[in-house]
Amino acid sequence: KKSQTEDEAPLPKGWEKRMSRSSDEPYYFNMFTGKSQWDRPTKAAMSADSQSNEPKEVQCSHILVKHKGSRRPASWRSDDITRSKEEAIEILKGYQKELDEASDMPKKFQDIASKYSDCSSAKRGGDLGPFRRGQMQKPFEDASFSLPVGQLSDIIDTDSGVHVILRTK
Ligand SMILES: Cn1nc(-c2ccccc2)cc1C(=O)N[C@H](Cc1nc2ccccc2[nH]1)C(=O)O
Repeated sequence: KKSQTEDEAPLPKGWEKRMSRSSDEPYYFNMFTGKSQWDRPTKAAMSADSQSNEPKEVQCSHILVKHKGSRRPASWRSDDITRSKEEAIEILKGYQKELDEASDMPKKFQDIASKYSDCSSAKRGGDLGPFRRGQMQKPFEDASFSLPVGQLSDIIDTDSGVHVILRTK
């Protein structure tokens, strides 16, 4: 039986070949994501420029406008939120306009979040603190991890309502 290691082509960058103890079969460990797979990888675990890979954690603030279809249609502002999703989106669009016109956008964001966000993070100007993947609802997480620092998201839709996100770290 040919010894695998000598004659095989080298693995793509960021992968390690390991032996499964249970099935005595080789598997491949992605040293960047920590995930394993049976199939031999064909592309590098890191993207071309290792710096462009996303950070382990980000910090964001957000403005949440809940609506009657929200998972919990209540907040510190109102014990019964009855607005429609369309109305909620129109309200957020109004905030987006104010933010686009603001000379100090982060300050304006904090003002609006603290007065109007339906998330309890309103008391911290919308700041959610640092978080990693796997902690927030997926649409929110994906938007947060794709935002450059200092940038505002589009309107993001989650089970909680509709949000605008500001990446701060
Ligand atoms: C995720 N999270 N962090 C806080 C928070 C953070 C800092 C200080 C106080 C509250 C509140 C929440 C939270 O889930 N709030 C929910 C609303 C909500 N739903 C979210 C979904 C994704 C991200 C943030 C979200 N906030 C609520 O108040 O009904």
